Amino acid sequence: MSLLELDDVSVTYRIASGEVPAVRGVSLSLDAGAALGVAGESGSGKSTLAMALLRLLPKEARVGGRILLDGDDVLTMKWGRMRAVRWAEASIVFQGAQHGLNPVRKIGDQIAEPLLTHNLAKPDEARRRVTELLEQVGLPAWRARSYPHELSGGQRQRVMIAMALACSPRLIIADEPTTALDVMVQAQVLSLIKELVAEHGISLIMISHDLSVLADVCDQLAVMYAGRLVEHGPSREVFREARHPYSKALAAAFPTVGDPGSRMAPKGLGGDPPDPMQLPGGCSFHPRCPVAVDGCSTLDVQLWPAGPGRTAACVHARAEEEVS
Ligand SMILES: Nc1ncnc2c1ncn2[C@@H]1O[C@H](COP(=O)(O)OP(=O)(O)OP(=O)(O)O)[C@@H](O)[C@H]1O
Repeated sequence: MSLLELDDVSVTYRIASGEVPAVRGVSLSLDAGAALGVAGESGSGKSTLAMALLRLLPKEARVGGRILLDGDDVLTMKWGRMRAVRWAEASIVFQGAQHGLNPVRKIGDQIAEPLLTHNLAKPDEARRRVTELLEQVGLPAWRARSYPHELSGGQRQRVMIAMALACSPRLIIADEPTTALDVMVQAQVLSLIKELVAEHGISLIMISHDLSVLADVCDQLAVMYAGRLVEHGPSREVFREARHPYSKALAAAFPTVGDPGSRMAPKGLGGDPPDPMQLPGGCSFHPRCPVAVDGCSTLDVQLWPAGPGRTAACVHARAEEEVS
């Protein structure tokens, strides 16, 4: 059985001027020990989806569908159980999260906190575990006595990763974990995440707009556009030979795997993502699509098979698949 299964998940924010459909009918699954990358431009719904997984969305958000973690639906879980799931079974590392560390508390106390809060360790054991966790993320044990301002941005992000690992979760959700860091430090933190996931058999969902980073770290890639999944499949294949024109443009924007410094303008992709409150008819990507045909503005696009273990929501991908 999959560790995580998303079945037709939708998230709508209710705001004064109407409803914002941020995530629309996403279905995905993640096996234990596997790593899934979720890519897409700003506003495509990646963070909303990540927050929905642990019910961390603000109250104006309405979530539909099913999110099964080990067979248990997160969306209908009692709050007590939900609190235990957070940290202990699944934890999240946010974008720029290192800025969220408490400036007046020592690093070690902050790493120990989830262990103590969830009664997973006595104070002595928690101290030992902090030392172990600091070592795992490449920081010396004495750093437990430091305050956040004494660490660099990359070191603080390592602390956040140690916190996420503290309760030995089975799933880590990393939302743009390296965005706020400079290029060299990004590469170090990414290889740390890769190593930890492989060593401890933890499942990973990593979110980024950079397809090359995701292709390097993850086995599977899911590409989102305007709240929908538009392509899904083995990451290297999606990166090297995307079947959806939007994924192709994203891959062209970040052409080199493992080199977050190599950034180019998206090829053949002008304009901006649509306003979610005024989505175009048919395929939401058609106004920007370099290969759109007449039917794209009216057709009900779905994720169609696009090669072994692959799906893409594009008429061209479907046509190619039918020919082959
Ligand atoms: N609290 C909120 N109220 C209303 N709309 C929201 C709220 N949070 C997010 N949105 C909208 O939902 C859509 C998806 O946003 P989300 O932050 O999930 O995208 P994203 O792909 O993670 O973007 P980024 O990479 O910039 O974080 C956007 O149109 C955004 O404006």
